[in-house]
Amino acid sequence: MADATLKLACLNGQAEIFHSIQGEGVSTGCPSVFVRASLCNLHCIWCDTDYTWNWEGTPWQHENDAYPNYRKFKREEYLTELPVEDVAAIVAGYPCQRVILTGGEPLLQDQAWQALMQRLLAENPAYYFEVETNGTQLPSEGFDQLVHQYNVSAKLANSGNAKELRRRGEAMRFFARSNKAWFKFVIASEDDLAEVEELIAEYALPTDRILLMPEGRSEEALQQRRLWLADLCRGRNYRFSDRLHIQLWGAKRGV
Ligand SMILES: Nc1nc2[nH]cc(C(=O)O)c2c(=O)[nH]1
Ligand code: SF4
Ligand SMILES: [Mg+2]
Repeated sequence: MADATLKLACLNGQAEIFHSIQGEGVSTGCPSVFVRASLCNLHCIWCDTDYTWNWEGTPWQHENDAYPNYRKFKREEYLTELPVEDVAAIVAGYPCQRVILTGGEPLLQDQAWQALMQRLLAENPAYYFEVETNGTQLPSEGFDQLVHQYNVSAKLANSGNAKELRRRGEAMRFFARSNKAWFKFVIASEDDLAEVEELIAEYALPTDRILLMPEGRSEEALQQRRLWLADLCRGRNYRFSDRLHIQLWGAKRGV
């Protein structure tokens, strides 16, 4: 695995690796280093990292198509391939051992992440790895042994993906059984709750590890949804997740 490389999101020639505060899910507030993979097997219409997959020449639709200046992305500008040793050196340069593997869909690069995690753990066994995944990809055994936490954001109909793409039984059954998995659903309207409950029933998801998070790429959009969603969480006994990084820094990359 010595020559493993990671395909990462790229802006102005720099791989998207940054030190911030976890803004979503059960570890919200924890200082964390984020490593953002390029490539995704889904194409959510409200995706806030569309520069990891919405390439020129692809047919995918995005809510941003409504903006006259929105353009699909040039893959060669927005994807960079970096040796795992280089990624490890950048991550190890931050004084922080919580590392979030995100994307895009990080599990499309299972083997290379294993090499990265092994390298970091060899330097410091205190590393703690969280994975932000869309829940469609089955992790390998080797990957699973190295990971501490899965933040599984299974996509609902509101994402605009065909059901056969976004709902993969084998992967969901794996995460449902894993005691490292938390389930974070992106909620756009109250109607989405029926689908969440269908998923909980179908896969026997642990109800004490479910979070509902408002959909929104701006503070204004989040503000419109967080009050009714918080009420709904209280009523049905689910955890609420905000998007703290948007509240703090807005719709910016690298924070
Ligand atoms: N601060 C911060 N928290 C996050 N939690 C999940 C993120 C993601 O994009 O996967 C994210 C992100 O991009 N920034
Ligand atoms: S699964 Fe995540 S990265 Fe992929 S399109 Fe949806 S929101 Fe974006
Ligand atoms: Mg994000």
